[in-house]
Amino acid sequence: MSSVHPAGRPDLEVLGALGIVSRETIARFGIYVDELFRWQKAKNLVSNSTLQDVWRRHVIDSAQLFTLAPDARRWLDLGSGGGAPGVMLGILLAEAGGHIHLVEANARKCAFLRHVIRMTGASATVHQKRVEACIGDFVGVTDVVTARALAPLSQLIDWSKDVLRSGAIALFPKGQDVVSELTQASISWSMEHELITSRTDSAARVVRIRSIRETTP
Ligand SMILES: C[S@@+](CC[C@H](N)C(=O)[O-])C[C@H]1O[C@@H](n2cnc3c(N)ncnc32)[C@H](O)[C@@H]1O
Repeated sequence: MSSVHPAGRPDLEVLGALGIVSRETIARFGIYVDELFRWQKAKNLVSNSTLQDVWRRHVIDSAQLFTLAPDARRWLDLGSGGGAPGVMLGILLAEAGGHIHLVEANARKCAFLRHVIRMTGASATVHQKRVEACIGDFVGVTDVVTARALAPLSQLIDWSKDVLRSGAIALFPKGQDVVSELTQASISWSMEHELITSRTDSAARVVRIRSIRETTP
């Protein structure tokens, strides 16, 4: 289990409400939190302001995505940064018997991701690449694509369009601008989608996209 540090302790009640009760999984989340704190000092991986509330802002915010597609086993996370949501999903997939691919362009962040995957036993592979250079590799072999704080919705859909057309769903966490991002995206895309209220922020939504169709030639 994670040692006690400024991030506090895991909120077992919220994790339990998400169906996450495995002591081993929660211990692995704790290792992630400890390593994030350790690396953050030198590598500046995430915004410092999020660290005091790291369990809610990073761990639980990420883990909630798993509960939205619990049967999916082949995941892809774009712009993985400091590991949210990709590493937490990889920890959950280690127990569920699945795998996640993490695409991240920044070498320093990729080094952290590889380290923390080793430390936690997350079922995940890091690709130090730009999304636009490698997204084609994941067409037809992906059940769910995720991306948090990477780009506006229209850009995320444009990047992942072939993955979505090949049968994947998308889970894109979004903040207060979600409605305007949807309006912008709907100029080019007709989407079967729903907005799910975030378990960590009542103003935030997870956009779950089941299918897309181009509206412009
Ligand atoms: C704001 S951070 C978000 C990180 C993480 N998903 C989170 O929510 O904490 C965006 C990340 O995407 C990466 N990134 C931006 N554009 C990218 C691209 N075209 N291909 C791959 N990674 C990219 C950046 O290096 C950065 O780590």
